[in-house]
Amino acid sequence: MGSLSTMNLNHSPMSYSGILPSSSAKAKLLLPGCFSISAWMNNGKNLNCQLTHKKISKVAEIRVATVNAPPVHDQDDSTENQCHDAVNNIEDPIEYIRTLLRTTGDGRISVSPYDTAWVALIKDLQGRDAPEFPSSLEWIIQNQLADGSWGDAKFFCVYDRLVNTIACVVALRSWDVHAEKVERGVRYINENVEKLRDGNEEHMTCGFEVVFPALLQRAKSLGIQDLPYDAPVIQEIYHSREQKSKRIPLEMMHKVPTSLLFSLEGLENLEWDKLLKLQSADGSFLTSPSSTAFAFMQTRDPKCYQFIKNTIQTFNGGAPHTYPVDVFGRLWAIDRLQRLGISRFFESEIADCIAHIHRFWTEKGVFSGRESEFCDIDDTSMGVRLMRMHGYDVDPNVLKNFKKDDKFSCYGGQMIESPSPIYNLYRASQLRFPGEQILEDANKFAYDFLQEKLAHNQILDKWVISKHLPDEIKLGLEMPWYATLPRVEARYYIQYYAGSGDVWIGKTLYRMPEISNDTYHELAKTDFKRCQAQHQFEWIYMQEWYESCNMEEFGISRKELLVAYFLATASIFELERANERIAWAKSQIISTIIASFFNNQNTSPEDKLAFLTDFKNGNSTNMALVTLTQFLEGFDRYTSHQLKNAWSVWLRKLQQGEGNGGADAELLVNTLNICAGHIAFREEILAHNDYKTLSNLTSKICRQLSQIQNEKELETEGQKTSIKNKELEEDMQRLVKLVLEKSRVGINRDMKKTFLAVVKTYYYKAYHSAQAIDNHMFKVLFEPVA
Ligand SMILES: CC(C)=CCC/C(C)=C/CC/C(C)=C/CC/C(C)=C/COP(=O)(O)OP(=O)(O)O
Repeated sequence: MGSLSTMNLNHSPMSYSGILPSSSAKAKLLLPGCFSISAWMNNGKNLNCQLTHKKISKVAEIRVATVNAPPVHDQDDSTENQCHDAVNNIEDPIEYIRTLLRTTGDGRISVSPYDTAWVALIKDLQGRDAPEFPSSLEWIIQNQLADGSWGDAKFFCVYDRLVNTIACVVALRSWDVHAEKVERGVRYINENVEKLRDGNEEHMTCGFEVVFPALLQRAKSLGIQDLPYDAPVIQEIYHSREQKSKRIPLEMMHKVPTSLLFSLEGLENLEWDKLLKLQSADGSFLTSPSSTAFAFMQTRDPKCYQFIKNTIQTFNGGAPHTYPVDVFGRLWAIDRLQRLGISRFFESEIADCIAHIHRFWTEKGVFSGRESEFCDIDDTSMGVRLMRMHGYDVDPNVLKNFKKDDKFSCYGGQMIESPSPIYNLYRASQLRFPGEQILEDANKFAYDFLQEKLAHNQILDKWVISKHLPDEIKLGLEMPWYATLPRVEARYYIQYYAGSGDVWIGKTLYRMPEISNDTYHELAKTDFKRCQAQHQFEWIYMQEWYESCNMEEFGISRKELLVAYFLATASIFELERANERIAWAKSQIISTIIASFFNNQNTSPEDKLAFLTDFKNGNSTNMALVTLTQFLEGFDRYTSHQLKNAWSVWLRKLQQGEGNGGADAELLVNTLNICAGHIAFREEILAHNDYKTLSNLTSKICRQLSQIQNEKELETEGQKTSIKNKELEEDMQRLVKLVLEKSRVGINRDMKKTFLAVVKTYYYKAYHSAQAIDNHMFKVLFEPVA
């Protein structure tokens, strides 16, 4: 796909700047203070621009200078990943992100001073009194913060600072170097240890209660004076450590992979012959450099050594808290790019990332690093959802591994169940195919769990510090996947995504450039603004069309037009797809007008027959027919011919009393597939069995949804936000399965996706309150993106 930056405004008959004020200026102009529907419905009414459908298409071809700003790479933090420089000098954001994804390898992650310190403790293998990995010691020496601590420079978390600092102090003291750095580190610990009392328990770094006391013991045995060995707050940590050992007894941890493999350096009485059987294929203990460094000191195992050596070579002496992060990095990168509405620029990179996940998928699920026997619900749920979304055959029963009785858990023996993994489980549960009980159970559990967390304001997360995570979860619960339209999702997610502001929690705080990246955010904002400007421009055109066709006389309000245009745009938003978007909105309106003519008690059977005959013969006697004919004439001859056939089929159904609710959805799907060129010279596809199955199912679902919507509109409150209809639910599952499963010969994926896109708009209308829809319309079409 060409970069958006290939702009050629000079060749265009009109430019944004000539016709439209910037989207933000205009929104301000029309929406002083608060928004009002009538204000934006009249948006552009006084602008004297006679635009035609063709001109609109022309404008859509223009690649607007979306992305001129250089990407935002904030690389000067000492703990940032210092090894991946493939992307550092790339100016174009799309190119930057493509390269980032193509060169992900084992995943980008920041360095952990704590893990680096453990590596620095390893003694020279030849027996000299020196570190085996001097570059790790050097890394520590170079990366002390101004206040004497080690840790994340931009975000203060007491657990992170204390655990990093004690480890670095111990490492420096072990080699008797940089006494003044040791002294400043010790002072820092003393001055800050009491802050543990105010630390959020949820943000406690992994295994803190196990590894911090162990390091204090080491410090003591090295003769470091003046550490708060006996402070009451430290005694409390010893207490939590005991609790943990009760949850995962030593006997169990020696037998099966548990989360304690991540913190071996904090444990005593270990039986290494047993533990070595739980070592990962890459030589690590649960991808943890510190745990593996400790294991090496105890066992001299060559595979441990190789893992450590490879890791610090990659990070120039440093070690991250976990490595590799190839699964985690890829899955979350795809998720972010999709939700930000920019995944279309990276389709082939995303396909490669998904293929990578598929390659390492196991019947136990996956972990953040490949080939781990220990798996977690977070990575596994994200994998189930994204692989399914991309047509892979994935069995959701893998989630049974995380279920005990009625409860799901991120992994066995966990202390606190945190919202974000369960939210990912919830998201996966919504892509359910018929009969998948596990996803029904997951959906119920996750929904209740998250509601409960929100209700009690317990939304701090154990794995990530992300300002808008509660908003994200709240929105996710309010807006099920069936009722989520792509542009609505992107508009909210752009608001919630924090870019590099998200801080991840592991054994120490860490950063993930493939997931939390300001360039993603900048590209998403610029792209959204450009699309929005184009949409506003098209909205002006739609209103011109409304007036020139005297829509008001047909009983169509401007608001109805806006809703139709919004539903189209929220589903098909790309600049270059203006044709499909406008065809969607227009055909919705025209079919409503014609249906109301056919359903009018005053319309006789003869009138209906005459309408059909006139349509067939190209006589435009009826005004509605004139509008339809004009619409069809707006396309090239071949497309127009195909569209005419599709409309004939629908008109016949209408004449037979079957044209409402469901059949108009079928007409819409056919119209879109024809306009997108999916049917070009392959008209037999419309008669293909699979296409017919999808069409019939779509009609049935949309008929039911239209009924639900009508009932909702009749309610005085009109606030209903749930759809409880078992048959409809099952039909939706069947449709999702037919659409998402890999295509058989004949029907391509894009064509199938049109069915789902249309059905989702019917679901959306039936599900959301009028007020919510107004709100979304404003956000998608008119609210400036900050
Ligand atoms: C949510 C999980 C486990 C994976 C998703 C991807 C992430 C965020 C990974 C980063 C953290 C990581 C590699 C954790 C693995 C080891 C682990 C499960 C540690 C458990 O930490 P504890 O502090 O022992 O937690 P509990 O005491 O609550 O069990």
